[in-house]
Amino acid sequence: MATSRIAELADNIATNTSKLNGYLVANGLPSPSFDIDGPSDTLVPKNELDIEAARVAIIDDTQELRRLVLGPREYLMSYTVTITRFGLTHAFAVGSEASFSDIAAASSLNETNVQQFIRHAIVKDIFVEPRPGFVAHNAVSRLLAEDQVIYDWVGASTDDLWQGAAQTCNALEKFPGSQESNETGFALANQTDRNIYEEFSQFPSRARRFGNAMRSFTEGTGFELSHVVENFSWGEVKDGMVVDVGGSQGFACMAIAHKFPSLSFVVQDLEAVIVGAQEQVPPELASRIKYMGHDFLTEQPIKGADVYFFRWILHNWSDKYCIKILQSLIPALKPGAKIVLNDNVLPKPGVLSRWQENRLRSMDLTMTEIQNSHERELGAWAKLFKLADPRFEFQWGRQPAGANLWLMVAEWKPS
Ligand SMILES: C[S@@+](CC[C@H](N)C(=O)[O-])C[C@H]1O[C@@H](n2cnc3c(N)ncnc32)[C@H](O)[C@@H]1O
Repeated sequence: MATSRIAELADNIATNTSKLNGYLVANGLPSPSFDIDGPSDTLVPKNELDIEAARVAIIDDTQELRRLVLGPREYLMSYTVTITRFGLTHAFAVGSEASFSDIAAASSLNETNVQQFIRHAIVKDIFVEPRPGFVAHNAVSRLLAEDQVIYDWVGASTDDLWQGAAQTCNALEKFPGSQESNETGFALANQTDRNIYEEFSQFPSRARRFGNAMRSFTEGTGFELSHVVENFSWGEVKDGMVVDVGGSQGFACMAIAHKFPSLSFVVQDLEAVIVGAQEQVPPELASRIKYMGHDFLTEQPIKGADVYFFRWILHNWSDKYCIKILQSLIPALKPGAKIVLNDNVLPKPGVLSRWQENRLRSMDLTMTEIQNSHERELGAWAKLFKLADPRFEFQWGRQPAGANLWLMVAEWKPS
């Protein structure tokens, strides 16, 4: 007996699958399969209305079950609709109802476009239409209306990343084999010869939105900073210095600093990214976390630190530039200095669930779209260090239980 919507959906899916399967077996038709010789289309004849209805219900119910099990936040991060550009989620209050014309009056779209966008969103479980012509928030649209970070994720995905994705095949034709971060789909979409970070530095509001989109990862399941805090021996660094290279607003350092009160930190990023960051540091950490504008493609100015930490940096860069970034550290490195990476590691095909692998394979393509980079398997990470300089000793890489990102450690061993 179903006790909740997800149990009800599971029952419906089982019942309808059994109905569909029974029909196929009774009529000597093959079972759906993606094997090489499997049927290329559904085998249910169009006049079998009852069986066709069962098939359609399976499609609907499996989609709804997937969304419910993901929950509003992960759902929005797994699949987005163009819902943020015109502020539709902010056009009326949570808990109220609004007509399409009310929403049009509060946005720059006309009523027809509002209705198109919103009814399309409703079939994706964003908003509801409790009575004909009137719209209300559901949990998904409410999250967009109330959570600026997830709103910025959807905005950056659709207005920045999707635009780049659409131009990526054109970029690959125009710049075959390029490792340059400014010869990408993103660069073509923006008609610029700057890379994504240089481009955003010209547009503070886009930079802020992209920064927030990155934060939505930090706040998502599997990206908790506790994995970084708990899975490297920060305590052994004692009262040493950690440089967070490309550390954005310094969220990772703040998490580490809370647990390890003897460590001090320098967070480096592009000037535009760290504006105002020092003021955001909680007062109890402010004396130990400092910010510095620095381009990591140039020589590292902080000499003799114990750890140079790169969280989600090198996956943004092609091998040519990763090597350059690592080599830029060398003049600053003391013997025994650790290079700690917290980044994606590609699995071998088929090891993870399809859902998990799909996220990584999608990220892999996104890296190409925006920076001509790509994700790497563990061996490729180790090789990068070797190519940068044989005095880097790649020591280990592991994925903490429940974490999406791996920790990888190399040590500078000049002799
Ligand atoms: C994917 S974000 C990761 C941020 C942060 N480490 C984290 O884990 O949230 C990449 C960061 O690299 C910074 N960045 C890009 N190009 C840079 C450069 N040439 N020098 C320094 N920082 C750079 C960006 O501003 C951004 O903050």
